[in-house]
Amino acid sequence: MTSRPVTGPTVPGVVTAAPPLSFAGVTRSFGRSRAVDAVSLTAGPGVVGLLGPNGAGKSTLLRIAATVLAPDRGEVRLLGLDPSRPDERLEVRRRLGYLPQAPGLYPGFTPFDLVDYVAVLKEHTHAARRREEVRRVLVSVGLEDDMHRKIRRLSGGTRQRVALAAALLGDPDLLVLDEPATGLDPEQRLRLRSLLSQARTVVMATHHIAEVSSVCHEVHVVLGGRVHFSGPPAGLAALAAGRVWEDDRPDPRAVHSWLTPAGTHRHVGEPPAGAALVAPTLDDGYLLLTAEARR
Ligand SMILES: Nc1ncnc2c1ncn2[C@@H]1O[C@H](COP(=O)(O)OP(=O)(O)OP(=O)(O)O)[C@@H](O)[C@H]1O
Repeated sequence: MTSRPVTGPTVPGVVTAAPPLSFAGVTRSFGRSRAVDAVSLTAGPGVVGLLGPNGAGKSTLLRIAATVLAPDRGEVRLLGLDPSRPDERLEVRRRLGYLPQAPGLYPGFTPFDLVDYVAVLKEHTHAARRREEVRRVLVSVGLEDDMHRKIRRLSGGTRQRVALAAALLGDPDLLVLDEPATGLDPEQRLRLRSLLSQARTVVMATHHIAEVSSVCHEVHVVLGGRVHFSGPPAGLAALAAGRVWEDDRPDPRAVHSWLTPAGTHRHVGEPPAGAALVAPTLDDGYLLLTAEARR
């Protein structure tokens, strides 16, 4: 796959590389509730994950990244463009693919008709090339046998793949995916990982830590509308280094304790003297971070 360079506003003689996504002090409230609070982050080429509990503000951030929602305050740059300007917003939308958390799919359409309709909206005007592209994205998500069945007859995971196919139209420069693995079976999850690895820049919210460790080069942990951690997945796991131990009973001193499938109790927090320390995982780092942020 070829990659197009993303460049920001140019100074004569100087080409400035702008990250495909950049948020600075982005804030968005709904009534009195602040869903996103002064968030600054960037996403370069590759896959960036957003992790966080329900209601943390991940979808709100992604809706801003998809130009569906405008921030109340702060600066957003997408593909080096300013989406608050109508002409630049249109250009961003041409080069962006978005999978919302609850995609609305017309049940009477077939996947082919639905994705073709989205392709028309995205200005794929050449009919034969458009149909070829619609077929390509549907095949890429494994819908070759279901593309002409009515959406109302499809399973939940299959519908999710229809919405994903629509987001992949035109091989976007920026893919914004809100929980793309929802409802996918293990085989389709593997397919998704491979699709993500081939994409240019992906920003995705997920509750699946396994997805983060397998495809993301960077992860942001969002809690209460703020970013509490930004870095590589290994860095999130490393937060729990020396703070994970196992033994044969629950430990009330731990921040979190749970029974593992092996029958031992795993704990994160400040270990007692003589505790049997074990290597931390991404789950341990995430659990420790969220628990400490809530204190
Ligand atoms: N349109 C809206 N109107 C009012 N409140 C909203 C709206 N959208 C989001 N919120 C609120 O903003 C906060 C953040 O919601 P958001 O959907 O961004 O969280 P999330 O991290 O994506 O959660 P989840 O993991 O459950 O999808 C929540 O308190 C939510 O109730």
